[in-house]
Amino acid sequence: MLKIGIVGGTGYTGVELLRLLAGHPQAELRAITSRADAGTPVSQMFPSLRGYVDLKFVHPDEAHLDQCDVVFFATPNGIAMQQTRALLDAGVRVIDLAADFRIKDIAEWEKWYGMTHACPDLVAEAVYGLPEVNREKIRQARLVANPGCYPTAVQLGFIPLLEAGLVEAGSLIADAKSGVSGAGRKAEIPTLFSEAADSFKAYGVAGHRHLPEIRQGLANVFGKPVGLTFVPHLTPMIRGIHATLYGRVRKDADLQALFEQRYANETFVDVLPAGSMPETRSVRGSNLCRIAVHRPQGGDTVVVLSVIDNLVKGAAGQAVQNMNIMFGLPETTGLNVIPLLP
Ligand SMILES: NC(=O)C1=CN([C@@H]2O[C@H](COP(=O)(O)OP(=O)(O)OC[C@H]3O[C@@H](n4cnc5c(N)ncnc54)[C@H](OP(=O)(O)O)[C@@H]3O)[C@@H](O)[C@H]2O)C=CC1
Ligand SMILES: CC(=O)N[C@@H](CCC(=O)OP(=O)(O)O)C(=O)O
Repeated sequence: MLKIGIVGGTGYTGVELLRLLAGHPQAELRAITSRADAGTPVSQMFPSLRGYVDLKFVHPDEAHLDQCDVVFFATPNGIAMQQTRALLDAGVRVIDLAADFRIKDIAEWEKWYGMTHACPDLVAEAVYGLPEVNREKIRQARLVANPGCYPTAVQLGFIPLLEAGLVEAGSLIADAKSGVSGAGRKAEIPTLFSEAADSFKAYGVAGHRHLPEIRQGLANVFGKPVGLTFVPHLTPMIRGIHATLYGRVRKDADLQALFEQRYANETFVDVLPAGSMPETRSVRGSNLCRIAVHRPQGGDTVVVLSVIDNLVKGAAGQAVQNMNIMFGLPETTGLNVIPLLP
């Protein structure tokens, strides 16, 4: 059994980790932290976990995280980088759901995240945890940087086209929409029901912190820098990301076959039949990314539709997938969740 610690158990990604790990046959939850709610039973705060998680939240200082096999950080940006070195030194493997270890260029990270990085050497060591690209490196990793939610949906949609050199890499467009749980559980005016419901808006058009992360990932698979316009939107649903991706096709090819072949062995990427238009609810609660590829009117624009649950494949589910790979478990362990309907 893997002894597991979660730092930040009261946020949406933390409780989603709890939901998935409570049903994971090889996971033994040891410690779940919260500073504000230390001492509160998990099932009191999250009644859906009653009977599944028999723990109380503990303060991080009393969590004995160094006795775990793996610690997940489901904390705001800038927390994991302060604690990871001590855990690694104690032989604990770390999976960070925040962005502390995602961007290799430290100056770029500091510019977008507005803080000084505490451990650039560990950024160099960290493996970017997108299994569909980095599976072999993840197996050996002590430290995994779990990808962001938008970056997961966007990268999985563009990767086949870039790897095959079939799209003009200088003018990619990602038009992405997220549910409000993407903003976390903390109270903020833009995600109040009366602000977000029955409305729809773009944000971060001038620049969003996921832009450098997506560019870095796409450049790695393409072998050269890419040009990307990324526009996120807030949409009045709770879970889900829908990314509509556009590119200019460079040469004729069977794009449907390309996508089907690229993801043929990927359990968590489902390439839909030609003509499909995936809905976010078709992946709700599951670790799936469902993708459809279109070439409207046979023209030179390729349109890829990519949907994920931001809290699962976009966060906690992908983190559990990475844990399974790191510890040599079947990748689907604990993740065979059928999407919720309706
Ligand atoms: N929501 C989403 O869809 C996605 C989120 N992420 C990332 O995952 C991380 C967590 O997100 P989310 O669950 O939404 O966040 P929340 O803001 O909802 O939760 C944050 C959690 O971290 C704890 N925490 C806050 N500050 C500290 C600290 N200094 N030390 C220890 N614990 C702390 C909080 O508990 P307490 O203050 O009581 O200690 C709380 O449990 C973020 O970095 C986010 O960017 C990634 C992908 C998708
Ligand atoms: C709807 C919404 O606000 N989404 C968040 C992104 C999700 C997130 O938490 O960012 P990471 O994936 O980097 O952790 C935002 O745009 O800031």
